[in-house]
Amino acid sequence: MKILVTGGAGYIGSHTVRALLGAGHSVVVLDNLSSGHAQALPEGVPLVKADLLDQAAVQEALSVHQPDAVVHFAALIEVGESMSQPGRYYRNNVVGSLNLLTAIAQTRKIPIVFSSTAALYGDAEVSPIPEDAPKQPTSVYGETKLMTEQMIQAFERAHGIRSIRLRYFNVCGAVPDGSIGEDHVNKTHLIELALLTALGQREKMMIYGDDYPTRDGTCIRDYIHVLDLAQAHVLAVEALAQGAGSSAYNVGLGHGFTVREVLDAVDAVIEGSDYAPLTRELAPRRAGDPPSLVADSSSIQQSLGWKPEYVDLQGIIQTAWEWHRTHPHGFQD
Ligand SMILES: NC(=O)c1ccc[n+]([C@@H]2O[C@H](COP(=O)([O-])OP(=O)(O)OC[C@H]3O[C@@H](n4cnc5c(N)ncnc54)[C@H](O)[C@@H]3O)[C@@H](O)[C@H]2O)c1
Ligand SMILES: O=c1ccn([C@@H]2O[C@H](COP(=O)(O)OP(=O)(O)O[C@H]3O[C@H](CO)[C@@H](O)[C@H](O)[C@H]3O)[C@@H](O)[C@H]2O)c(=O)[nH]1
Repeated sequence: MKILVTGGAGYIGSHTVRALLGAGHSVVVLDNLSSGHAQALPEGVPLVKADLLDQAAVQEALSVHQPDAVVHFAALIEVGESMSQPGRYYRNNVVGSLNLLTAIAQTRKIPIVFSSTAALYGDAEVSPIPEDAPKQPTSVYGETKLMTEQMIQAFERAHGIRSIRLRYFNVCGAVPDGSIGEDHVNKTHLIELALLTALGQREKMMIYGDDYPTRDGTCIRDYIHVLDLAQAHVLAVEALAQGAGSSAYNVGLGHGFTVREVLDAVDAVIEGSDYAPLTRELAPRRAGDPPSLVADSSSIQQSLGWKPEYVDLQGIIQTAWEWHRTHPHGFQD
């Protein structure tokens, strides 16, 4: 199959592009490079440098490349920033997705795999969280993803566009050979920041709040390796190609770690090297952060046969460390 990957030059997108190629598919990437890196793409993968807000450019990409399916990653992704810049988030994530859906509806009505998020669930009352838990996002970012899921379903009802919406929990890690990895323009993710702090690029790690109702007072998240997530996309695209109906699946490991436990795991990974343990400082809560997000992923395991290979947090962090240690300035190195 030929797959159009929006946001394919980004962190998860570039790992998924490799996984799709590895599964024998061909790929075209559409990305405005606002936070992605052309260097993250394997040689020979066509890159359409375009913005989803440019409806005509999106339509043209679909007409020229005639893909069989779309995997839609392109979005702004920061929970905290979405609270202070809501307009940017609604415009980029909701209007951008609307443009893509409109273009699909006007051309080939191909199926779509969408990057959704655990942030849909907000302050979840059950843990691990099943897909039918109430959707009550605590951030604008989460709202933009919920709105996009709703638009996708409306476009299915009106135009027959099938979808698999993958609700990722916290994505981390890198290909074990350290050749590509996480290099977000604004660094906000816990593990990326901790490893850059270990490399001496930041003085200390801030812990955003220790008064949450969790075992040590810091937020709990479910950390999933980017390669396991990439494999979920391959399975989803292939299922849709074989005629699968639309669904939404959580993608996570099913157990969560507190912020302090993650920082301990980072210290354990760097222990014995020339790098000092992390200096930690308590800071106020970050707006929009729910206390705990842990996935019930049994549905994707049963329906698509997905099975995560990276189940040990230190092992996952080790792969990210390999990338950051060998590329301390990301794709600039
Ligand atoms: N990283 C996580 O932990 C996580 C968790 C849940 C969901 N997600 C979702 O996964 C997707 C990918 O996240 P990521 O961590 O790889 O982020 P990323 O910033 O590395 O990738 C996003 C890509 O989309 C591109 N992009 C953004 N807006 C665009 C637009 N208007 N037009 C064209 N291209 C545009 C960027 O240049 C970038 O290459 C996002 O949709 C995000 O919401 C990420
Ligand atoms: O320097 C830091 C950075 C983060 N945190 C905390 O660590 C946890 C994880 O934060 P982060 O790595 O920024 O991820 P999330 O805010 O949980 O969001 C990620 O995970 C979501 C799914 O759960 C995705 O939807 C988002 O796109 C993605 O950014 C949160 O409790 C943060 O408050 C700190 O304490 N200090």
